[in-house]
Amino acid sequence: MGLLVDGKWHDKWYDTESSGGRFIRQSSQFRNWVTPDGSAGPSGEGGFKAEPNRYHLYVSLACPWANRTLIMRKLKGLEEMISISVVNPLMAENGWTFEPDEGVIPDPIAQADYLYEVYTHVDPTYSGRVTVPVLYDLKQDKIVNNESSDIMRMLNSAFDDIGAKEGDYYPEELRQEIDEINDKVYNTVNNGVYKAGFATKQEVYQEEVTKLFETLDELEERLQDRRFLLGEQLTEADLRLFTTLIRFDSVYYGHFKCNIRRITDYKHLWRYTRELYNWPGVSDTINFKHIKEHYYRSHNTINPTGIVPVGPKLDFRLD
Ligand SMILES: N[C@@H](CCC(=O)N[C@@H](CS)C(=O)NCC(=O)O)C(=O)O
Repeated sequence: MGLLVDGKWHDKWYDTESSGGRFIRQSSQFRNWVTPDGSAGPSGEGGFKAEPNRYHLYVSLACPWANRTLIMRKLKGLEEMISISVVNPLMAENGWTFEPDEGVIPDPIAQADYLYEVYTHVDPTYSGRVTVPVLYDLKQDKIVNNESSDIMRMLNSAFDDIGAKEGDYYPEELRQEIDEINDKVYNTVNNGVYKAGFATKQEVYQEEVTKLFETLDELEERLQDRRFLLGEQLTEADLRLFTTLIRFDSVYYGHFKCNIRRITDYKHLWRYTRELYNWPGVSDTINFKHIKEHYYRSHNTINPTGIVPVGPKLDFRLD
């Protein structure tokens, strides 16, 4: 675990000392957009036209943020058009690596051993954390974007004229409601589990875990009479919530101490999780071995022995 400072790798755990025991996530730095005609998107610069075989996606199968982009790539049928690399689940002193192992797909660009080399390849003086997902432009040798919520949106629509599958997961008329849900789910659930899990002060942990379960209780109520968060239609808000829910009982409940209730204890949230897991293509993007190995083995301040628990046994079948 570490970060780049002026292009040099430093092995360093998150600093919670200076923030009163709180984990504060850094903002992503590459924020350009792939668009149908190469014009600039909502942020960053232009020059990234949607073309087949031009873009490459770096992911970890463990990571909930990367998982969102993989699901969108799958739902939009972009597997042939956008290639991927998969990092090793263990994130240790060199951060994410391409150390060969089951499910790892090496880096075709710089034949990198470490993901940070991909960052320094495009910016030799990069300073910041080296995160997945990363969307890479093979034509210009540039990182387009390393923010999962942006990448999801580009995959949702930028490739529509060149053969992406039908389906709009961020429809115009639902945007306001989707944005509101995303905001709450991001702060208290997606990032909430990390804020609870990485807290180094009791009161911070308690505060975060309380907020997390308040939102889960609200979502349970919301899903009482709705199939998905916005009703009958599957949207990006569901995909964003799902990648946290699917990891919850296996990792966040134990490893991050988010253990007031399990997802399986919630009637509607559990039905919803199973329904999304069984949505065509989604389960292909889920790898519990990578998920469990990553968290339990990489965070040695939380789990010093690195022992990976055997359970829980989950049954995702729909009744
Ligand atoms: N805001 C980013 C967050 C991505 C992120 O934090 N990914 C984690 C893996 S789950 C990572 O690569 N962490 C490495 C680090 O923080 O050094 C996004 O949504 O794309």
